[in-house]
Amino acid sequence: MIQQLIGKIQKMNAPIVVGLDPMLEYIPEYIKQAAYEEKGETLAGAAEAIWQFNKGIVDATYDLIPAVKPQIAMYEQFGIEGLIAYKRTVDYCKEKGLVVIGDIKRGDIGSTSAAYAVGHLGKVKIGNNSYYGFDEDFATVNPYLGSDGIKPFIEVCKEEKKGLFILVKTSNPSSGEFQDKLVEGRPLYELVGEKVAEWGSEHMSEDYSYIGAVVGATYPEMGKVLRKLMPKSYILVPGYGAQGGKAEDLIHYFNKDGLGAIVNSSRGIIAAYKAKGYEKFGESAYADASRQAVIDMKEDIQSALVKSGVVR
Ligand SMILES: O=C(O)c1cc(=O)[nH]c(=O)n1[C@@H]1O[C@H](COP(=O)(O)O)[C@@H](O)[C@H]1O
Repeated sequence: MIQQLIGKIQKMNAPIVVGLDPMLEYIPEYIKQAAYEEKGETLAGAAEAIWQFNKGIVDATYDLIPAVKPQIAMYEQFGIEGLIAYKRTVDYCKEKGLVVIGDIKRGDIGSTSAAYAVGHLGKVKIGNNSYYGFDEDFATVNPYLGSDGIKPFIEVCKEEKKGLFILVKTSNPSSGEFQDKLVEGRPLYELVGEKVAEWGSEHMSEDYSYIGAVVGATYPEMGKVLRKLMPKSYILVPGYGAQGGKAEDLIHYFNKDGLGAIVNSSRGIIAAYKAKGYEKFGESAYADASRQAVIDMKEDIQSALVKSGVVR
């Protein structure tokens, strides 16, 4: 799957991911009203609204982007109905040819991680049959529990030809509380990055590993160090746009081959119609505003990469 992701990034010349984090406050009133009329102001009504909203964005952007990243919490808050909307979104994006990164941030003791891995990336066995559960292409994973919490995910990825993005240095303001703590004189995120590089080197697919990392756009100096520590790992970079990450910060996350990083924007794309500069679209053309925001993001990153000499 990492090869498919890289192939799509190259073909579309777009190292970007659209984050499908559909909070109700971003959904146009007319979509919510129609969903509530059909299913009431209920969990099912909310789930219908987020599905319709997502479909609009995917239809308007799928020809420009290699991948999407649905964030499962935004669906889980609506219980089972929300999870059904998550699964509908995953399936629809795959039908449209998009690579789906399930932002599930799981990780537990080995046996529990194995169940998460089976449910999201692999197949569960029931008698003589086996079934895919959510069937995303990649998943985000939390490494706090150590190797035995990660290995079951790697095993399933190996079998299914899927991939992981392991949290190394997150984009949020408090990420340093634990991640930057010095351990034997070195920040913890560097030690985690080295471990990701080690797991990655054991699980290669041509030039890159299918074991990647998450490093936030909001810490570019750390990103620079981590890029060097994990040369074969793809880096998923959240934090561009709504969290303040700038295109010029992102150049550090790429390798000299112009590859190695894929940048996420969620609110900056899906709620573009509410943002400054996109007023002309209005609520009814929210999906066109998202399309324009994808084009703008792509140009912004491309021009920073060209300026810095990473790509020509
Ligand atoms: O794993 C992630 O995707 C992630 C890691 C991280 O360090 N920071 C981070 O913001 N994210 C996710 O990336 C998305 C960022 O959303 P926006 O800030 O709206 O672009 C959310 O889905 C976050 O959960």
